[in-house]
Amino acid sequence: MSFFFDKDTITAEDVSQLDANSASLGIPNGYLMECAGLQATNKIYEHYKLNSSSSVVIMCGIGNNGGDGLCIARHLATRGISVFVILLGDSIHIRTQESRLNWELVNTLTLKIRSYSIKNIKQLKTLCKSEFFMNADIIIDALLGTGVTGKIREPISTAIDMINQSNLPKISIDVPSGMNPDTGQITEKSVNCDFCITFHAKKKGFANIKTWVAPIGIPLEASLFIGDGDLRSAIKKRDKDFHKGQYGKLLVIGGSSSYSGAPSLAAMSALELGIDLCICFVPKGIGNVVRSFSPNLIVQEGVAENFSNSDFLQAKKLSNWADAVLIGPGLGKDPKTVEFFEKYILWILGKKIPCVVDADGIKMLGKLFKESKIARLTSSIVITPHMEELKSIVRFKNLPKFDEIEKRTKKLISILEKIGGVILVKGVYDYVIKISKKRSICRVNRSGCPEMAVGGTGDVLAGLTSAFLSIGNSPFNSACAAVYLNGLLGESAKKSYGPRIHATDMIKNLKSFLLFKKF
Ligand SMILES: NC(=O)C1=CN([C@@H]2O[C@H](COP(=O)(O)OP(=O)(O)OC[C@H]3O[C@@H](n4cnc5c(N)ncnc54)[C@H](OP(=O)(O)O)[C@@H]3O)[C@@H](O)[C@H]2O)[C@H](O)CC1
Ligand SMILES: [K+]
Repeated sequence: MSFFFDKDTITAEDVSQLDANSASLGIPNGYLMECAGLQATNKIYEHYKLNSSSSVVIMCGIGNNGGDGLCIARHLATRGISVFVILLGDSIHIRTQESRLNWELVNTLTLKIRSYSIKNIKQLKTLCKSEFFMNADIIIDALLGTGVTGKIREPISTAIDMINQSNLPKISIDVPSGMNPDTGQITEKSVNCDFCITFHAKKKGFANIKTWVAPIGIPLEASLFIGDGDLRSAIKKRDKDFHKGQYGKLLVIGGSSSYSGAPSLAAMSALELGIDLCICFVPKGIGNVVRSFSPNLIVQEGVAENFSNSDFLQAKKLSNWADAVLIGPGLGKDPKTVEFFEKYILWILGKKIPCVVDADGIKMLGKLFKESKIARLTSSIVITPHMEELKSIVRFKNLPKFDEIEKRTKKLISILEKIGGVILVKGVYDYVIKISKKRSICRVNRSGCPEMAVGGTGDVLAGLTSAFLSIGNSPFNSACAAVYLNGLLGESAKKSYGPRIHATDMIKNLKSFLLFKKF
């Protein structure tokens, strides 16, 4: 079945996002492992016509791929099959709770299962010469799955050799151990399996492997609704050797003689998210106001009290410095500013610099579309309209209700196909849509609370979206992570301060909230 949010093939990153999103929905990872183990058992049992006189060897790693192998051991044993489990490493190093539980169970259910945790390669080689190993019917590879990184280390390396050297039929669980599931690359060695039972969806790098895809209970909601998994993967880790500027350089272009708060809120949100540098380019006269909010902001002023074409060169220079740009908060509607916006946006569309257009910028975009000065947005642009702002860009009448997800998505996609780009339509449920000629996609956000319908929360959202862009996330993933986090910050502000919340309360809570979530 194909939905507007699912993918034909998935990466290791997608797998961990889906796991975390399933956990956000209340489905423990152990349930998924149990489904994975049972599905794989059923397939192996039927395919090899096993019976109570069959015997199976399972080689398990200490990650969750190994956990799947241990779970398969239990389910095969339940059917009377003799199982020989070899854990590659010391059991005290088993990585997760669910794998540890399966290891304990395997060691309790001793009627049909014999288990060994190997301490060194010599011990492994001896086990591989044992009668049980030589006389087994099949061998299952549960050494490494989507968690593989770098060169193959011992004792896994020798275990892969042992599997490949045996004449038994070989089944790999989720990924042939040693293969990079995203690229299909084998840097050194990998299990030469007869077939691979892979979970949820085919992995992106699988080309010439005989594969059977097994559903393991990851619900559609984990792909549709934005969750912890999306946020966790968008908050990229800062590399140890990063220097200042490598974790996000953002330019915020906004403000006018009437508005100084909007660009400040956006820039403050971006800084609180942890990016390295943020320059606020604001019109003359409001620079000191913006500076006064935080000494961490870098502020540059334009030539007059509203932006005009005289600011174009400086805007261009700063944009070339930045990893991402946010334009729009508090820009106002001065005719000269509209001219400046037009010149700037046409330039940035051509340059493909990642850019978020919000607030007054969206209305100006609408004007450009109406006057046919812009035909289409590029996929490097995110716009963040609420329903009224959206109407300034495209004409439409009624939309299906916010929770009629399938109908509303189809309608929104049909409306937005004309303009392209990534569109974050704000509402009770937020819809993030990426328009593409091949296949448009949509994700839905349910975080947030009605108390967020106050001035400034949109500026926080725009600041977060552009901050995620500046640290290297795609426009679509940036919009998804930002809208989810923005909603959670609203909820958390409500918990801390009661129902009267301001955008500043959300920003105040940002760092401690992420710390609490262990992000
Ligand atoms: N949603 C799902 O599809 C589910 C899949 N499941 C299974 O879980 C694995 C992924 O589990 P994970 O624990 O993330 O990773 P792995 O088991 O693949 O590998 C992690 C361990 O492997 C060690 N490792 C990593 N690279 C190497 C290497 N090059 N050489 C040797 N050892 C390596 C790593 O060791 P560390 O010392 O670095 O810690 C880890 O111990 C997925 O593939 C599925 O099979 C879940 O069961 C359910 C949900
Ligand atoms: K494997």
